[in-house]
Amino acid sequence: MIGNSIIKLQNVDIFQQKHLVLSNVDLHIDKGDFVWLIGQTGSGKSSLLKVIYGDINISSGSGHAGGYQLNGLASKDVPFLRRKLGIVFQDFQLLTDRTIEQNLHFVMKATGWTDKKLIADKTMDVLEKVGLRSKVKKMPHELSGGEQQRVVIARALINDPELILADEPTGNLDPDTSEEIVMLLKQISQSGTAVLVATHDYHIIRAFPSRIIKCENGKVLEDAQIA
Ligand SMILES: Nc1ncnc2c1ncn2[C@@H]1O[C@H](COP(=O)(O)OP(=O)(O)OP(=O)(O)O)[C@@H](O)[C@H]1O
Repeated sequence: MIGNSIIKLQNVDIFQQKHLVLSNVDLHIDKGDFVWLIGQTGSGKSSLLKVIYGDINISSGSGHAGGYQLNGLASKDVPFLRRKLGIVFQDFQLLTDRTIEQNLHFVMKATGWTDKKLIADKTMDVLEKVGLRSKVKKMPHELSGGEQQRVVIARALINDPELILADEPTGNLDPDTSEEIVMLLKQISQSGTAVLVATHDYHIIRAFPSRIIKCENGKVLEDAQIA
């Protein structure tokens, strides 16, 4: 971390293959910020997230995320960058044939956790944070959609990330459950983890007003408004 800065992009051009998706991107996200990311389909939201989690390289301007320099980020460093980030994406769901506990242990083992007591304590700690301690032995299909999303958030909290990236975290949820999930993400940001949420759900943005950035016409606009 550089000061309180979790993400700092300056004058970055973002390409998908040879196609320039976003140009001259300036973005600054600090510890504890909660930021909405909006924009039409194809406007570049996923591309911006991919730069932040090291899936797209940048070759112009300068970028930092979670203490890692994004320019020339070596592929061997990408897993370490990702441990500083908690990722809550729709295509990164729970393993359906394992219990909640086993889902969390799977990620811990993959990210270098070995001590059984620490693993057990952290499992209960992250489940406590999302209000699901009692579900530790359940299978994903025994949980509601909102509860499953809470487990995904618990999993994202395992390595005490500096930043949570969430892509359409309420996409499959009813309005009340969506509000509960966003309330949880807001609480997480208030405890110091920055949270960046890409969404098309203007209802939820109205319910939880916060800073909005928008991908539009090849740019990232600050202080955007919703209609
Ligand atoms: N792998 C790829 N190769 C080439 N072009 C791509 C690739 N992925 C995305 N693009 C293009 O980059 C542009 C931005 O796509 P991106 O997925 O970032 O948009 P988005 O705002 O996240 O859209 P959505 O809301 O539908 O998820 C689009 O024109 C898209 O066609």
